[in-house]
Amino acid sequence: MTNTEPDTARIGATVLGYPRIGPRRELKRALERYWSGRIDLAELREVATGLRADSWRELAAARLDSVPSNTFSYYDQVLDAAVLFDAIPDRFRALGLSDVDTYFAMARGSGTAQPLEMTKWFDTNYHYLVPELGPGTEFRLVGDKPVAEFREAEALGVRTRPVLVGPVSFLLLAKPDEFAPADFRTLDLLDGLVERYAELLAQLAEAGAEWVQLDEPAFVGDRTEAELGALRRAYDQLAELTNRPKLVVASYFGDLGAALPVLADTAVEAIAVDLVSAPDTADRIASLGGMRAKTVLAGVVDGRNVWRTDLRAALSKCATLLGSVAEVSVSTSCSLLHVPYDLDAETALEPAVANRLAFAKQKVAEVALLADALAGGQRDALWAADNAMASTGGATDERVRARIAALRPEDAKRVDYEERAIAQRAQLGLPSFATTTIGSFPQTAEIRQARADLRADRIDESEYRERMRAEVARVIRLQEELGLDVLVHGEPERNDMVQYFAELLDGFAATEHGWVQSYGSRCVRPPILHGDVSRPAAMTVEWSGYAQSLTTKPVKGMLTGPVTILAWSFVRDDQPLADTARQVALALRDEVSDLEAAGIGVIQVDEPALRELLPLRARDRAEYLEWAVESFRLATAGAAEGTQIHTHLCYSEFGDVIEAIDGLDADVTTIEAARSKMEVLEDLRAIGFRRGVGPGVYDIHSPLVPDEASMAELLRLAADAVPAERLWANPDCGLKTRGYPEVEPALRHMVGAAKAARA
Ligand SMILES: CN1c2c(nc(N)[nH]c2=O)NC[C@@H]1CNc1ccc(C(=O)N[C@@H](CCC(=O)N[C@@H](CCC(=O)N[C@@H](CCC(=O)O)C(=O)O)C(=O)O)C(=O)O)cc1
Ligand SMILES: N[C@@H](CCS)C(=O)O
Ligand SMILES: [Zn+2]
Repeated sequence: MTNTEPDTARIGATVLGYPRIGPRRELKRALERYWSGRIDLAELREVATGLRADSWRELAAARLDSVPSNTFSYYDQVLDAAVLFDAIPDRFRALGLSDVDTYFAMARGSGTAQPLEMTKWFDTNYHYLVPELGPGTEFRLVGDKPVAEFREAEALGVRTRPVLVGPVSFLLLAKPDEFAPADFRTLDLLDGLVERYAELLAQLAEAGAEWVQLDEPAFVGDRTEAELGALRRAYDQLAELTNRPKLVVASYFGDLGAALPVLADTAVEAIAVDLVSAPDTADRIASLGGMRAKTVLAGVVDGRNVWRTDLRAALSKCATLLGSVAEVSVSTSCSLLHVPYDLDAETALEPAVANRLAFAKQKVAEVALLADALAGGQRDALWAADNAMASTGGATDERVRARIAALRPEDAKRVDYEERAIAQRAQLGLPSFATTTIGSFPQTAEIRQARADLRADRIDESEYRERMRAEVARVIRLQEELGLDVLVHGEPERNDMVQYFAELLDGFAATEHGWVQSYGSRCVRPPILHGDVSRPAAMTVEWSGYAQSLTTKPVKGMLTGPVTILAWSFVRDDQPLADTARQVALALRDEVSDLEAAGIGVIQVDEPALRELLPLRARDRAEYLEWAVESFRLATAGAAEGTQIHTHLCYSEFGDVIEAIDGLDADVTTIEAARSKMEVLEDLRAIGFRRGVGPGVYDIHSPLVPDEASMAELLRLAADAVPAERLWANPDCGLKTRGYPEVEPALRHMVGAAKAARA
């Protein structure tokens, strides 16, 4: 990682990682074809090899002096590390599958072998697979993926820097397996794992690798002394090896805190720091003697948002490091996995918005430009690029600003729950263990095809709406036949629960090709929130109103909450998130009011990402939770007391935010619980939660159809923690990723289980 020789420090240019799903989601399509038996392994491998080659060539051509490798994955980089070191639970070995199919079985499940748990990658919308480890886990270096990919790049003439999850973060991201004793800690396995990393480093050195990057993002969160000690021990041991490449320890998504001096005192050659989320780290580095002989990968280009970099500010940040370290390598704040490939592929963005954006390819160019300028080279090009930015801020809408300025505390407050509960009982008359679903029904091939046909002008808007109405009618009939108590319209018209709203709100832009991997082959196209947000017209009333016209049972209106809309969008960074959240909340508040006017008496506002945005450090959490809760309440508190407000949470463990969930003041909270056997109820009981609760009894992430008895048992467990009249029976989450052959019997069993529980 070195090129020009300036006065004080050497200068380099790199990125911490690159997208891998393919500029046109080629890997997604190949994976899904392989899984369904439509292509064989050789064809899948060919797609993967092509994507890797394209990325390496592109990065080398962009004048990065260090190009990462092993950032490709067929599914997930944490799963890759588990398989590389043979941490394969017995239930997958017992399947007797080939290596690659064992890998996919761990990711997706096979037969009765449940897949590894999937959870959020820090505070992003990417999901990783959680390795399962126990005292009996014996790590062995059984794979050669990092070495093979290094050699593959060498053959193309690109010298790369293999990237792996570091040993300490790997263990901290893993969980004890089901057989582990209560006092087992995954970190107990550190020494054995470090020995295997040492073997791998020797192999990579042998293959010619000069640098290896080990990612330790777990250290941007609060860590105990023991965990910091483990970090010290691991890197002292690895640095001591004689036969190894130079080591970069990479951090991202926050500041290293107490881990920075620990790493500075080890003999690793380089540390990557995120100067976007933790700009003060540059000054801390200057004060640490241990950094003088090291390379710093200065993460000044935001790797997880889509705004162009303020190049002058980034250059000056890098310049502050020049006197204090041996080499400054200009870099991204994190892997570019979290942004789309290429802004140039977008043809429909307004120039005023497009001019402010940079996707992965453009960010690589920014890194190279900054490195040149830092080395005393082409500053003219840098200033020109900086001046070309059309504006630095989002468009303002004075009406939105005035409305926010006029808000009063009472706008976020409803009358007491007890009063509301009486009004709602009178209005809805629901039984205990009332049955409902979370909103979406299966997004069938026909639904997606209709949307694709509309985009391609094969059908017009009215034909599309007709097809969606027919689907709503079908879903209503099905729910009536199943005997559910509170119905939904099924969300067929939504491409995605955030994108759908973004496309209807002012202040957002949608991309055509801006896909980002969410997990495995699943992608999302996060909208771009670029200006003040407002609602030009009602967004959901037509669909919910139509559904309600077909039945005498209550139909639940369905909205996505402000925090989740922010979490799953690329959000303007020129004002505090709290201010943007308030704007989104007001748009939703108007939608709630329009739904009520259309006769909808139950309205769900989903906040599955409430936990995801929780800051990684405890010191920042109270402030976040305050605005997160306030924005939800602002969205919902305009509702009449007889209107039952539901919220839904999933994709996380909610223990850390249980009081905030209480603070949302929703009348009913449906929450993921089936896989954790209702653990969340204990948390709710501990804080004296007194409103309605629907702990999920049907794990929709599994293709298995739960039987009536198992769901009745979960409801019985729930009734130990919450009085039956406040309990609901519902699935863990929406049904959009499932098929009708599973959903119909599962819901039938769920309704049966609720009836049994009532009896
Ligand atoms: C609840 N989850 C969500 C998260 N983030 C979101 N923004 N949205 C979420 O729902 N984060 C946490 C979890 C993550 N879970 C998932 C689950 C499933 C998916 C998923 O299935 N993604 C789809 C894309 C969905 C979509 O946008 N569909 C559009 C476009 C469909 C499409 O690809 N069309 C083709 C042409 C038609 C065809 O051949 O099917 C095309 O454009 O080329 C739509 O329905 O209109 C996926 O395919 O990966 C994501 C996250
Ligand atoms: N209403 C949404 C929530 C998913 S978290 C759905 O049912 O898909
Ligand atoms: Zn959900």
